[in-house]
Amino acid sequence: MKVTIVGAGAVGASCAEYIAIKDFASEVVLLDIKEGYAEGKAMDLMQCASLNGFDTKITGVTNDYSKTAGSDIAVITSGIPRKPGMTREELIGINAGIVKSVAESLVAESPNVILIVVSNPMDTMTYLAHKAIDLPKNKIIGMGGALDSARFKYRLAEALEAPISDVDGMVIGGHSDVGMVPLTAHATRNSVKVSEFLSEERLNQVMEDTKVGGATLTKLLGTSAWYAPGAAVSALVQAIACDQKKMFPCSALLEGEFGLNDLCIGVPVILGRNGIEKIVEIELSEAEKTKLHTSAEGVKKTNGLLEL
Ligand SMILES: NC(=O)c1ccc[n+]([C@@H]2O[C@H](COP(=O)([O-])OP(=O)(O)OC[C@H]3O[C@@H](n4cnc5c(N)ncnc54)[C@H](O)[C@@H]3O)[C@@H](O)[C@H]2O)c1
Ligand SMILES: O=C(O)C[C@H](O)C(=O)O
Repeated sequence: MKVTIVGAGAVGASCAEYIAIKDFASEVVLLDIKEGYAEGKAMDLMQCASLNGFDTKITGVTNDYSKTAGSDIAVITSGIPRKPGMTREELIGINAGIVKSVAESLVAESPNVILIVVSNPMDTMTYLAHKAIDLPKNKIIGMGGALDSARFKYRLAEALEAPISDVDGMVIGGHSDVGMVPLTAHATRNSVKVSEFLSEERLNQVMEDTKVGGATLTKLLGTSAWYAPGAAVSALVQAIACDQKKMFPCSALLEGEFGLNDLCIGVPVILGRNGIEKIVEIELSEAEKTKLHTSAEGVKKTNGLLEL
């Protein structure tokens, strides 16, 4: 199993580290445009191998796509992250050009690759990848909801004063400060609805804290987060590589599902060796449907800024 990660920055390197620690891939190639940077990150990570007990071979290359040839899965984390006070959507001007050229270069070397798009604004970058390259729709996946759901569970556990392993929940919708739809009515503690333990007011607070999860960290760190993003990407890569058939909210190209068309947005999907093996059309309340459709309008507005 060969995995390429383009962008050896904070998220790309974190993702490579988690993939290596889980030891399911034979090879991870890190590629960056900055001379020597991916080589340095790969060497540093390889020097963790004997300490952390993994055999995954990590190599780094400077912009040489021939070294990515035959990749089973490729992750795009290249592009700029936001600074405090910015929205993800403001990154489109620089990141669209980067994501398009990276996606084209990857597919030229690995025509059967499964692509995971991470660069922001992620839903729009995933849509751009669908437009720019000729891969079946199940093979282009945007990562956002897995991360947002992890943050949702963190906030739920905090409110419930419970261990995170007791908590389950999912965030669908666009990966943006306003567009996320945390499904509070579906969230549970050991299969009991969290609304049995938390007031509506507290649940609303959990929802709002979840939606600004990325912005909160960006303010604290001066740049956007990388540990949980890296862990979330590695979970998707593992689900595909190991054919786990796990359900995650991912940004998928919709063609009528949830009443939405011609955009990529976060919805529950089953991930396995073929990428998105199924879009799971869960039952949503009228209020949740309205939120999802409002979120979709926001994503479409950002998509409208693309030069397609
Ligand atoms: N979808 C999500 O949930 C999520 C989570 C975290 C970060 N992100 C996004 O991921 C992106 C990366 O974030 P980061 O913190 O790792 O940034 P970073 O600046 O640490 O790393 C980005 C790397 O991309 C490289 N790069 C730029 N142009 C390139 C090109 N054409 N080819 C190859 N490499 C190139 C840079 O040299 C840099 O090393 C940002 O757009 C950020 O907003 C998304
Ligand atoms: O917040 C960001 O800009 C990065 C990423 O999308 C995140 O949610 O951490």
